[in-house]
Amino acid sequence: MSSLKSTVEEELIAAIRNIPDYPKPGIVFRDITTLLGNPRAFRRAVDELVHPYAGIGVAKVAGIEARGFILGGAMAHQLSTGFVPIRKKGKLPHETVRIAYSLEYGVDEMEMHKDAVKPGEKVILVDDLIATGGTAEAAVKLLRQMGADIVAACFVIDLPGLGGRRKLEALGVEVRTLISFEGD
Ligand SMILES: O=P(O)(O)OC[C@H]1O[C@H](OP(=O)(O)OP(=O)(O)O)[C@H](O)[C@@H]1O
Ligand SMILES: Nc1ncnc2[nH]cnc12
Repeated sequence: MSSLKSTVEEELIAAIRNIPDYPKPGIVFRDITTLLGNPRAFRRAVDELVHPYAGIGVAKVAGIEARGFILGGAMAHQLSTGFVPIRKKGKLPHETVRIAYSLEYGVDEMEMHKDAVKPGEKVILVDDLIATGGTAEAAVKLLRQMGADIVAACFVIDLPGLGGRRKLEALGVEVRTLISFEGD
């Protein structure tokens, strides 16, 4: 790992706030609101997330509610692509595809609009964090159901102990993460 890379990682780790026992006892919540509120760290994170994907014909960035919207909107702007919201159930007004999923501390359902991606379009998926990978796996399935070509799934934070990266890689998805917290 180069010293430049480790500086970026250190900066991002320092910008994240760790909240023990939220939302449930035993979970250390990795809170990126402090990173988003730090102009330098926010720009660094978005620059790092987008840099492999400039100029390769990406059509859409798909962001997972809620924090994936913030990162994904900035990435889409920087890459000059469209943005696709993947939302918790019941929030999107037009025809949707829906899927149930489980995550580190519960179960839920997510949706996207059926016309949000065209078959064959190159899409980057983004969220703030991958833990068990249940959320991102469901998003991958929705996008593929609509014919998206998923170039990569990107996250600021990996919790490698929870196996999410392996889950996505088993689906043939390239995974890119900026920092990881071992032992979560
Ligand atoms: O890899 P997983 O185990 O699926 O967990 C990761 C998901 O958990 C968090 O969102 P959360 O479900 O807490 O929803 P929120 O964005 O509405 O707070 C995070 O932003 C990811 O979307
Ligand atoms: N530990 C954690 N911190 C923040 N978001 C999460 N989503 C799932 N696990 C999480």
